[in-house]
Amino acid sequence: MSTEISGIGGGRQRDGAIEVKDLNVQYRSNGGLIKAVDAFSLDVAPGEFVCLLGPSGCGKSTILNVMAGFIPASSGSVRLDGELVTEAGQDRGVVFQRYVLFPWLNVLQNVEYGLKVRGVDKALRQQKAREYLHLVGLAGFEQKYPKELSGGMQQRVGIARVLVNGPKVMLMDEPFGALDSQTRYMMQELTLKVSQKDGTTIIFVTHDLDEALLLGDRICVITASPGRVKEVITNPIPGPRSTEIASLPEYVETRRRIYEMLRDEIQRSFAQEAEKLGVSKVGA
Ligand SMILES: Nc1ncnc2c1ncn2[C@@H]1O[C@H](COP(=O)(O)OP(=O)(O)OP(=O)(O)O)[C@@H](O)[C@H]1O
Repeated sequence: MSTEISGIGGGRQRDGAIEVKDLNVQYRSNGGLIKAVDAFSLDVAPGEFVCLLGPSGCGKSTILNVMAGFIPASSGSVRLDGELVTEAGQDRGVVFQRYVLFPWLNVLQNVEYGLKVRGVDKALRQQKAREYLHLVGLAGFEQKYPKELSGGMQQRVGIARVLVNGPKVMLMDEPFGALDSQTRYMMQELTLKVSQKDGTTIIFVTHDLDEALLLGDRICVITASPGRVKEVITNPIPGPRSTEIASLPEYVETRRRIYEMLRDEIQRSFAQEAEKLGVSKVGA
């Protein structure tokens, strides 16, 4: 008899197609409306790894939050496997820059928590939790408490905790932004491993051009606020990738192209900030 249950890591159906169509998001602020996302459209295939790259404040987190079902679209739509996303669901796992673990639960209990809530048998949920802790390099840490772990380790527990639920899609919002560069590199490798292992669709928000080129099958460059698609670039280097790709000529050329796009948008974003502050010229 199979021990796999649909919706538990490794036991889910392989899909996870995302269709974002004409997405507009406005926030209400100080009695006015802020347009954060403007007619944003993007199709992501099951198992694809797509990075969202753009200047600060361009709407990356907003787009991710609509995909997660945390905030509503003002107009337009996000669909997951054809179903309109209107609320958060088990089919999507979200990882933020700082993952908040339950401090009163040990590592194993933190990871198995979601399965426990869903009524999964103790032996199976612990087996799955151990499997994912092993995947993120934390076998042997099951009985430790979050406060005993470094930031990078806590983030790995957070990722295991999301993965064990077998989401079709992982939504990652600058998940390694707070980590030192070595831990960050390990986490990037781990993320690639995860996406390959389960064929999970990953949407990954980053500021970092090299991170985007290492991880993304495609890179969606977003304009300065309000966020629109500037260009979607297919990574010229097929996976599996490692940091060694940085010396390849096609990497250098694509990096240069994206950098130029990004620089224009960052300059626009600086100009917008200056205008908001009533400064006539950036640097004046
Ligand atoms: N809850 C909110 N209420 C009002 N305005 C908001 C809210 N959340 C975001 N915004 C505004 O919406 C715009 C997009 O913000 P968002 O956080 O999505 O951008 P981002 O690209 O993820 O930024 P960063 O890279 O700095 O994290 C910004 O102008 C931001 O100030």
